[in-house]
Amino acid sequence: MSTPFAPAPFPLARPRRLRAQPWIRSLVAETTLTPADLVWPLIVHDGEEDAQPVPSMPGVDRLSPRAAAKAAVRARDLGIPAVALFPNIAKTAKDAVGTGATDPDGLVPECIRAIKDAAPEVGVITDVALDCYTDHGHDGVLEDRRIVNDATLERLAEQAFIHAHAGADVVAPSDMMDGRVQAIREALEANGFQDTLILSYAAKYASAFYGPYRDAVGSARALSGDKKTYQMDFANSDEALREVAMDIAEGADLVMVKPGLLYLDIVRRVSETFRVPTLAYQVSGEYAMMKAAVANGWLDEDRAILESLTAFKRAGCAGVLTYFAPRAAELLG
Ligand SMILES: NCC(=O)CCC(=O)O
Ligand SMILES: [Mg+2]
Repeated sequence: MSTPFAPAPFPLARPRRLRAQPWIRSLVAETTLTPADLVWPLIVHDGEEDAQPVPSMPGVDRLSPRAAAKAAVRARDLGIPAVALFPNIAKTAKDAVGTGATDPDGLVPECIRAIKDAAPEVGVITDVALDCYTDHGHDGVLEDRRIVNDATLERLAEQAFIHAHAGADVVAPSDMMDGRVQAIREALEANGFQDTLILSYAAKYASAFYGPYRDAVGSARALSGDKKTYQMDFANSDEALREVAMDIAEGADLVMVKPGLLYLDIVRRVSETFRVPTLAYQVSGEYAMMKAAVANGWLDEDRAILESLTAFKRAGCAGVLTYFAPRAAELLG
């Protein structure tokens, strides 16, 4: 990516010539953003309403399975290749081990089936983690105030199998337990789901920017303590390469860096080092931050959306999970 020679001096070189008109800017653009680069995260719930607004994420609703199916049809019509499901589970259905995560008739399997009925050509990505189902809000099994790694793996493998069985195209472990990609890959192989993709949240950082999402899925108030014993320290970058290397070796097809904009240096290192499809997640806090500035008249929403998403592509992303997906696709369509 480095320039192999020094540019000619002024006035022979006048870089502004390449920026003078829209046609030339478009001809020489190094990065393109299309709806095909986007994944639309959908928050789903088993509440009464088809669409229940999330206060900290203006423009995002918790959707019923029926409404999620409609959203998938909209995704298809907009050229968005895939949706990613995140469940808001009723508080009364949560427990210490996240029993609901492995219910074959649970909310997520129901949504997968509804989406596959309505828009079978849209890829369905599911979140493999226990945090939406546990009464303590952690991604793993909690024993003596510790998140127990290996006992969690069995739960995650079963959860992934249930999603694949319901029709998920991609299972995406976001829990950051060690060894979970291998456990999930083995469970899929053993059960005839060798073609199910694994998108590993390989470099997921313990971040303040997940706040609004935890409101959206209802795990904010549940969460006791923080997730620093399993999600990564934001001071680290080499560690992300080790995490990604392990997950590829364990059978991940795609890897994710999360959050997004603050971590594009990690995206760049991961995509250049491994050359595997690398996605990033423009998370709820990034979305909320931009929406709040827009609401105050401080940012132009459409321009900010396209600039931020193009930055992910420029850094090396194959695709971006973003709550702005439908608006971005409309703008690009
Ligand atoms: N496992 C999914 C998330 O943690 C989503 C984060 C966000 O949008 O803030
Ligand atoms: Mg790992």
